[in-house]
Amino acid sequence: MSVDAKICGVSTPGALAAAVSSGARWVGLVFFPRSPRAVTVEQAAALTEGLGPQTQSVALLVDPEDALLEQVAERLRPDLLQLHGSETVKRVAEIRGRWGIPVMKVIKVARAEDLEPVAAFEPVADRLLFDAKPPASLANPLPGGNAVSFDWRLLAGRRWGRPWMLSGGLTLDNLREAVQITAAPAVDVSSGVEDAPGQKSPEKIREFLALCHAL
Ligand SMILES: O=C(O)c1ccccc1NCC(=O)[C@H](O)[C@H](O)COP(=O)(O)O
Repeated sequence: MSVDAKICGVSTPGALAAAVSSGARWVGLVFFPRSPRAVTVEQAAALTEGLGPQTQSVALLVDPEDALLEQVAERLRPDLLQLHGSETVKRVAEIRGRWGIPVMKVIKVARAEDLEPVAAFEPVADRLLFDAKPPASLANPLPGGNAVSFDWRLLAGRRWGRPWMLSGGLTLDNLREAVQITAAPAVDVSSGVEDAPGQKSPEKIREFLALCHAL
């Protein structure tokens, strides 16, 4: 078995090259100014210019306003929009309909109840991403990319009506267990392939992707 992987928070040509050459299915560009991984639309467009068909670009947005969506859609034209905020079902449907770009809605999980909204999002989202809910214990946490995992047993044996991926604190050391428990067909990683917040390690990216393909 092998799992598809998304390397999120790519902001340098070196990290992008490592992800692409090692078989990442997706690379994520973070459009959230407070993030140490943030890029501008222009930077993202330059970075992903030569991306071939094997690796798709994902624009990560948090409760985006129309003006930003317009810029991202026109200048970057990503393969997927990752909605990582508190977007409602109505807003997800609106974004998908207006910009005609597939949408991946993030479901932030800490407890079983956090999975209840999935049924409402399934009809309007093309994909789901299950990520850890930012812990209240962290001072000023980001909406994602906090290197925190959730209890993977909450997903064990569950089936979803849309393609999906798992994220939240995944590393080379816990990836196998996370996939065994959840049967995730795809995974998403950011902090786990960094040397420090925002500093992607090409070596860690290569190792992580090699394990994804060897599972
Ligand atoms: O990475 C960020 O800085 C970020 C900022 C705002 C919203 C989401 C963000 N990241 C999300 C991700 O990178 C991934 O989708 C996922 O949460 C995995 O993160 P990590 O736990 O760091 O592997």
